[in-house]
Amino acid sequence: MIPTALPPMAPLLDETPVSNVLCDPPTALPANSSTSTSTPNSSSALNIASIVSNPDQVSASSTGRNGVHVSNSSETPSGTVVIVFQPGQEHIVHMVAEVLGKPWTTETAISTLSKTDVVVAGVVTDNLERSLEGCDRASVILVNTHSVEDGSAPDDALTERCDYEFLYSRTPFLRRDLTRFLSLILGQTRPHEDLRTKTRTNFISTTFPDVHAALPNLDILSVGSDAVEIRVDLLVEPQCEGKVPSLKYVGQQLMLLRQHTELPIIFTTRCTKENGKFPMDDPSLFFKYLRRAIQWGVEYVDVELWLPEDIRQRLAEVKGNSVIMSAFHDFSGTWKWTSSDASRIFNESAKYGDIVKMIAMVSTIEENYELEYFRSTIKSRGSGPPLSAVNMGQMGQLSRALNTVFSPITHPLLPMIAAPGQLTAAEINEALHIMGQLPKRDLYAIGSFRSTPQSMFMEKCLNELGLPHSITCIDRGPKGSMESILSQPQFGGASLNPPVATSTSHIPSLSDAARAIGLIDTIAATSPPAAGTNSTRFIGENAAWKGIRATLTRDYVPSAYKVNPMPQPRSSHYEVSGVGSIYTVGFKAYGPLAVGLEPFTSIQSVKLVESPFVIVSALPPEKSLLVQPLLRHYRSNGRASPHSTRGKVYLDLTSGARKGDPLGVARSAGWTAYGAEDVTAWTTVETLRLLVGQNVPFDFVRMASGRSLF
Ligand SMILES: O=C1C[C@@](O)(C(=O)O)C[C@@H](O)[C@@H]1O
Repeated sequence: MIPTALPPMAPLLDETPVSNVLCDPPTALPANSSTSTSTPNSSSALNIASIVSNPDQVSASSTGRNGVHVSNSSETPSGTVVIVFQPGQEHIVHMVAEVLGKPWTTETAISTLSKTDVVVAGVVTDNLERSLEGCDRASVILVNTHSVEDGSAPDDALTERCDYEFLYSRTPFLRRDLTRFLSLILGQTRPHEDLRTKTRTNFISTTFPDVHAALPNLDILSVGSDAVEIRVDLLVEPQCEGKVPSLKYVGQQLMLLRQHTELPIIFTTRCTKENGKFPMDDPSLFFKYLRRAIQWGVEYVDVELWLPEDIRQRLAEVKGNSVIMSAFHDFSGTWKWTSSDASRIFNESAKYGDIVKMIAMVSTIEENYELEYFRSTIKSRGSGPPLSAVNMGQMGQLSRALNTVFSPITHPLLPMIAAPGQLTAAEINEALHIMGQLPKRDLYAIGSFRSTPQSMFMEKCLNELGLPHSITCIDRGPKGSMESILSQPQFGGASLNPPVATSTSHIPSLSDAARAIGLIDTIAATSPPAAGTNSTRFIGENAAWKGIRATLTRDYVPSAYKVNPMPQPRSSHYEVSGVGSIYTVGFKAYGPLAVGLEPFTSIQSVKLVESPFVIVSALPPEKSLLVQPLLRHYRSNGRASPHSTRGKVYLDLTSGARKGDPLGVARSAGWTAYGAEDVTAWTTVETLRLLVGQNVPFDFVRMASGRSLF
């Protein structure tokens, strides 16, 4: 995953000026040389531009491995993103522009902006009407921003005029939350696309009256969850007990939750008849809250089926990139999966729902079999939205284990269960194992001694999740030894550290990402073994690219990494955020995926670069400080806002004890800096997902790994 063969560079003191640091090392090559100075393995894993874009869509063309086709789903947003800001809050416009890697302006009437230049335009709240005069509304995305720090709420009427609303407070999480919000509303990340490919998905139904109470345990609570549900109807606003929490309170609670979890959020306003607290006398109340959730950029909104059709239809029309979960609950205990009503309800739900949730209270075990039959009939249709269906009550617990689509789960640390019969992720896995649906598998961490702490951590996760699998850590032996492990009857998958080249592996099947990158770091099962046989099929995967992508897209949206130069600014009101190329230190990429990656090898190569968007260093630990002068060199260009550098993102892939403090230097010089620890933690998240199909949140991995890697 991390380059190991690096061009030698003269050891220099930290304070050495950049002109001395990058004197051509003895074996360094001209920047445009096509000859590689690093191993094939190391370099090809690091096409940051395509990694951020989405290497899932990087596939080998029919012409062979060199004809790699990279399709980019992270389209640069078209149109103008108009940020409506409160007087004195202009910094939020700068931040949006930074996150998007776009130029920005504040003084132009929107209608005069060119239709082709993509910019961020800041408009102060009072000027919105005037700024919009004569403007083609379809070509702008209006975002009302509001700082909640002083306890104020945004002007409702203003938000109604806008497409979205972003609430914020100046915390260390602001930038990250903004990135997540923008990535979703602009369709640059589509969490649901990712989740729908998983064989099983769970969501944790939180039941806190106040999200603050959830924060200390949120990481551990969400182990095994793919999404977090906020039960808005269960929130209790101080001094307003017994009343529907205000939009102001709900907005702040949601902001808080989103700042503390990377998981997608499900926004639920459960009505009184369906075990919730939202009153049913005025359906427009639901519209108001659910519409606002869409404006807040929530990933999933739960829309109850009893709501009048025009409300459900209108929500579907304005859903943007949010996903609608249609919800039907029956608590009567007399409703039947075998009745014609079941199909009718599914069909009605499918009209506007991207996912159909159907839940009934039962009192006999047979009703679970009836549900399974209904599930199979829906599946056999082959098209339409996926069905998430469970039975409530103790007798319904079997169905909670058998449901595979967004199973609601609970956790002992929650104040109460959200519905009768809810199970934890571990209980569901244990039940599946007992029923023979989740056979024990022998997993391996194959490679160097470095994999040991990671495999110990994985073992803890297996225990926490109630999974029956074992994990064994073994050194990579002589040639052929891996094949003998793969042929073990109970072999259930492996993580490989360091990874192996696809050309030398004996794994017949490869994922697109592994093929394009040329490395396998995970061997994952694609199908469970048939009873009594070892017919599991395996696929060579690459988890590291997702680790790199997740790291890099925490503070910048994917399209910010596009290597294409930005359009030139048209007036002096613009500041260019300077999206530029990606530069490497300590290694040189080569091969079909190296497009857009340039190495810094000499002082000449530094002189040619005005604003590197990303610098990736993979210097060996004892030389890690050599990058520091370079990071200082690209500090501020004098024109940018105080926190801006001429370079934006610094990724330090040096593993082990670094000499100097390149990350500290980078941060104090204004870079957004990430270390190998971040990439490793995200890669572990992805590895667990590939090996055991379960989600362990990043923050949990980082927390468990402490300061060291694990
Ligand atoms: O719809 C559901 C499912 C649920 O009712 C359950 O039965 O687990 C729990 C609710 O919080 C959630 O919104």
